[in-house]
Amino acid sequence: MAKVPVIDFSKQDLLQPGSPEWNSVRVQVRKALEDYGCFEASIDRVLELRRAVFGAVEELFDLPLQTKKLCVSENRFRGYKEPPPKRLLESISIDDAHIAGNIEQRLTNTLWPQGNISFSKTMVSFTEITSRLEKTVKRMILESFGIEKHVDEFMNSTNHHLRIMKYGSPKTSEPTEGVRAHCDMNALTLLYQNEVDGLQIQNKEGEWINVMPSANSFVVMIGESFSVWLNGRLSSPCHRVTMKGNKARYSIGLFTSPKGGYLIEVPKELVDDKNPLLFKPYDHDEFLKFYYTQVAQGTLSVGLKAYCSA
Ligand SMILES: O=C(O)CCC(=O)C(=O)O
Ligand SMILES: [Fe+2]
Repeated sequence: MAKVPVIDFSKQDLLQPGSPEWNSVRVQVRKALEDYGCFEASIDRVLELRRAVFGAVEELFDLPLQTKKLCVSENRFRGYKEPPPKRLLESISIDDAHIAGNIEQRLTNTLWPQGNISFSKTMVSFTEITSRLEKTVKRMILESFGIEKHVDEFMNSTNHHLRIMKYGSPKTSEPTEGVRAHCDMNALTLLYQNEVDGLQIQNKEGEWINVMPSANSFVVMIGESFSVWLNGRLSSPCHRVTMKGNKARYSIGLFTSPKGGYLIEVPKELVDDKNPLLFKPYDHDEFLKFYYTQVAQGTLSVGLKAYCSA
């Protein structure tokens, strides 16, 4: 049975760019992304937070619906999303979760006007570990293509969208759709889940592989906008969530995407005679507007790669 590769980032604090340990992890990251577009990143330090994190997440979803609905955002894709009829997924999300104060201002203060210090502290610590992993992985990917000089620009033009998700238990042993098959359109996705599995990714042979991350592991997936920026060098994996049984699944995703107003342009180092330019420069927010207009009109046919195909 195929299994998504596991890469040990536990020595993350000691991993210094240029060290032999760093280079060895970098080789594993590149290989896993070439083979699967995704991997499991284990970080022991997250274990210290695990109980508190899922305690906080359960506490959040156990709030009355009216309270959760207070979490709104100017961006219609953020804030609280109720599960649509007959569907399992409800979620709550904010932008720029890595910026100090945003978790407290945008989540805690809305949901618990009287305050909830332990919720803020737990989620801030969790987001710190996650965004650190995100930076490490992105730097490794860029280095592996010899384009590390673009690291700062790439990191500075990134939004960190934190989404906390609950899949209600389907109360049946029949596989039930949690999220339908899709590729993430953002740059990089990092997921951390409770003990209820359900994520599946499709490998190059078209087989669905169950992703069953250990308690100390994040699932890291490359998104389509990163693949476009890399001139198609790595591909985003198709994935879905299928649920069965009597337990709720909780997962927390850090989705990094290019900020609006920033032009995604394939670095010229990745274009040569053997690798012609595949994608034109594009603005990710403009693409999303176009994409969701198609969704609203029921005419979805053009995804990111077709949209910016050169
Ligand atoms: O809950 C998960 O593990 C995956 C969710 C997902 O694929 C998404 O939100 O894009
Ligand atoms: Fe996804």
